[in-house]
Amino acid sequence: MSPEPFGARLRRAMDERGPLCVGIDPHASLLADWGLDDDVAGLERFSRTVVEALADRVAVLKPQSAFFERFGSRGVAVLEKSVQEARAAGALVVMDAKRGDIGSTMAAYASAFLEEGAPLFSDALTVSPYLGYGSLAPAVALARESGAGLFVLALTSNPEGAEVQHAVNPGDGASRTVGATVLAHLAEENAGQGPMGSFGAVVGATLGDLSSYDLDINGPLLAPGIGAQGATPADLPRVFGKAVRQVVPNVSRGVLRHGPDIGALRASSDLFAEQIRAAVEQA
Ligand SMILES: O=C(O)c1cc(=O)[nH]c(=O)n1[C@@H]1O[C@H](COP(=O)(O)O)[C@@H](O)[C@H]1O
Repeated sequence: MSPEPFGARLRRAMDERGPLCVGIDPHASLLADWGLDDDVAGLERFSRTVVEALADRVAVLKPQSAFFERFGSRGVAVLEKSVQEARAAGALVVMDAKRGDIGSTMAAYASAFLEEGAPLFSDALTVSPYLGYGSLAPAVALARESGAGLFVLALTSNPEGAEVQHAVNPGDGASRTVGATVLAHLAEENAGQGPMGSFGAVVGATLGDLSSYDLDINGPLLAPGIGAQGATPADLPRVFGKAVRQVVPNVSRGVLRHGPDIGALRASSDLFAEQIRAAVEQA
């Protein structure tokens, strides 16, 4: 039997648990704030604590690979364990590694994260289309086969993204921006998929009114930027309009700063979840 596609699994998790995604971002400064050493033991304790606090209540956990890679192979081993424990506890795991390369090398990145049985196998992976959307084809193909998903950087939350993503695509007869072209590709990938396709876009919650973009890609919209980067749950309807029901809002430092107390992490995550629910319902 073929595996249930990521989009269907994510839609169910969003409906059951609410759409919040919490990042596992073990910044050196957060390790210090939590009273942990900036070493592999501190990393492991941090990541374990987040998984224990939240994997049974949020739809998605999103480990940021760089913070684990910083410690070399032992850090990556902690990342492997965190992914497995989070999935076992019921969360979907989006690996935030933002991979992107030419097609043949992209295939190897895809098999590292999206091939069932790989040590870092995750429910979905963040990828960069800025070597050309078509360079992601091997990842799209493998995700379809393994029931995994992708989140493709379209309109990122950082101000520097605009010089690339707002540029008008010269090869596109529709004179769309590069970001809009990425969204159009994703809509094609997801065409006909129900209840929701598996190929999501990353669209920052910090970006203000996006009504000039067609966000209706029949897939999830991962929206980082809430909390530390200044966006709030109340901004979501204004930014995403009628696509707000497809949004998976991400909060990392905004929740993590409440650790290491498990109750405080849960309370913060629950509060964001409630504010998000209220904002989406109002839309
Ligand atoms: O792909 C991402 O997750 C991502 C894309 C983007 O446009 N902006 C963005 O902040 N992120 C990630 O989302 C997380 C945001 O963290 P906080 O700012 O602490 O909530 C970090 O792990 C970023 O790498």
